[in-house]
Amino acid sequence: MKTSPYQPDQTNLAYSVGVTLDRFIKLKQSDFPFASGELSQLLRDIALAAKIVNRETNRAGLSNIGGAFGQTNVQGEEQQKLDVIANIRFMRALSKGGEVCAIVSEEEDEVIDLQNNSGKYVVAIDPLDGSSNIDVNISIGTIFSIYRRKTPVGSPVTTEDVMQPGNQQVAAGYVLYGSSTMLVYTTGCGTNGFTYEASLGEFFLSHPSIQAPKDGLIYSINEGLEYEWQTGIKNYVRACKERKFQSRYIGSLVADFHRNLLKGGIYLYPSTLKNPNGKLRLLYEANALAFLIEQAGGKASDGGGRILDIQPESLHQRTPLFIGSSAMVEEAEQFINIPESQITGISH
Ligand SMILES: O=P(O)(O)OC[C@H]1O[C@](O)(COP(=O)(O)O)[C@@H](O)[C@@H]1O
Ligand SMILES: [Mg+2]
Ligand SMILES: [Mg+2]
Repeated sequence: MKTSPYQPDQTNLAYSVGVTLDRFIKLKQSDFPFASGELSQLLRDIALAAKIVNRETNRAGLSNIGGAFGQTNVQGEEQQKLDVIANIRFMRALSKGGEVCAIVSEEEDEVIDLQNNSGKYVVAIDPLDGSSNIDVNISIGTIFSIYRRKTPVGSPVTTEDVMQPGNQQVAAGYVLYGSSTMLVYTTGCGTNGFTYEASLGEFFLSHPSIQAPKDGLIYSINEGLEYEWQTGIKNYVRACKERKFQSRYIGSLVADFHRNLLKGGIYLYPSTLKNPNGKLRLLYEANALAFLIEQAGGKASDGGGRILDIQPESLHQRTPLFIGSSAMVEEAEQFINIPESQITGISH
């Protein structure tokens, strides 16, 4: 009897390209014997909010949702209207679902305590990443990290629940609103990518078990800040140029990360005079991408050590970030850690 060519791979149904996100979440839940379905539902809530934000980003140019909102956030950055809209959409989805007890958002000064003591999870979120690219139709994103609370369910949320190192994440991901819209996430069993089919309103598995190439030829850094870099960074970028690596920088972390995840490469945002601790935020940018890249075989460092082992001290703390193909991050770390006294060559 001839087997149907359309029969998905029974041995690994979850990984058959074309599986819907919903079905994938259901199938993967069986990987966690004690799973109660709350994390699965939380991932679905995030996917739903992503669909709504996707619709808003797609028509940003048509409606009056482009441009500045007229307020600054706790980082002192001017909020874009879409930053605020995305924040509201994700806040609603996360609070309605009932699984979340507290939220940390780039657009909120303080922790949002949902007074939902039955909520098991804490979410840290960058509702709209790449804000400087919103009005010019360049890819932007959303980044999220999920932790299980440390204090017992039913008790008030404490700092201990919110200030957890990245190695405590139970899930993390991003949405990329680009030429196509994708959701890429991990629950600690590999990194998988789903592409949104708007006409069907569904995310479909398109990139199962993503593996970041061990090495690459792409480096992503804002070279306009070169004069603010330490010598080790200058020397690393110089070495990339000498080897004719390609310089690619979109200015949206999610988009730069996604390209390098698939093609091989390194994204660098070092400390600068303006941002001595780097620009990117540990809790809702660096930790999520570090979990994803490690689950795909890559690396994420602050120049001195593993991003995921950093103990957070403040909600919006920043960190230098070197992330991507493992061999490239290791090499960048070597350049960064050569004591200035031993460095000869480049000086400006
Ligand atoms: O303009 P710069 O200094 O190169 O910074 C660009 C970086 O800042 C960010 O826009 C910061 O994120 P937000 O847009 O969420 O604030 C990253 O997406 C991007 O990689
Ligand atoms: Mg961001
Ligand atoms: Mg943002």
